[in-house]
Amino acid sequence: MSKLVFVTGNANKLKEVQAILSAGNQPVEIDSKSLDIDEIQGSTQEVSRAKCKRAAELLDGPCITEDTALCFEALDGLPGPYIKYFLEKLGHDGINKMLVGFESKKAWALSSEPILFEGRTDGTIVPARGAAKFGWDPVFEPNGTGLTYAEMASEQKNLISHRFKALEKLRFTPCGNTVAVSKAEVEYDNSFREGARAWFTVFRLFMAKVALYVFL
Ligand SMILES: O=c1[nH]c(=O)c2ncn([C@@H]3O[C@H](COP(=O)(O)OP(=O)(O)OP(=O)(O)O)[C@@H](O)[C@H]3O)c2[nH]1
Ligand SMILES: [Mg+2]
Repeated sequence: MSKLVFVTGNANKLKEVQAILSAGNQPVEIDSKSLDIDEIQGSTQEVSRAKCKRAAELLDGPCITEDTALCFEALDGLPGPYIKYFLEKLGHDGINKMLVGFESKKAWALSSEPILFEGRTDGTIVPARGAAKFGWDPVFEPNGTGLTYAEMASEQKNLISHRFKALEKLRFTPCGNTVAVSKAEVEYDNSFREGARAWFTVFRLFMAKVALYVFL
């Protein structure tokens, strides 16, 4: 059976996805492919779907991609999928400064992959703590942990992270060429303001190169 191909240019993501999927009762093996894919402007879901579709076209086969958003409650969900560029320009301190003057520092990290699997972890934006090895890990403190992602051992982060939650859904999803539309998106819309979140969208190309989005 062929392995699932995960397309990403981000070594940290790849490491976490491999660690999460290779663990547990039903390990999933993945191959990785680093491709430079232009990301469109749009909502996290739109960015994620377009990224996966493009990756599948470039590979000429099935693959998964992930798009991550870090959303601030005070900014009505922004920066969302644009967090990468905010982080590059502003750094951790700048991200904290963006929320000066706002009462709410709440945020959610959201990860999307085509099939769309969503994992959400709520937390708070805090001054940076922990090693600055991966993006905004030092400024995101998941609720109830007292630690930022960056202060956690990778095993701890990988048990509570937005990415873990989305990949757990992927792990237990049977592959098949059926399109299922479920209430996941509705739940997402309804809960959009509640916290930080990450989506994974997994895009699969099925028989006859027909591209199907499967929302689970
Ligand atoms: O501290 C972090 N903890 C995480 O758990 C995490 N997951 C993603 N990110 C960062 O958020 C932006 C999303 O951009 P993104 O989803 O387009 O990723 P990317 O462009 O780096 O890779 P890819 O698109 O090739 O997969 C990028 O700056 C990523 O580095 C994280 N930062
Ligand atoms: Mg990207």
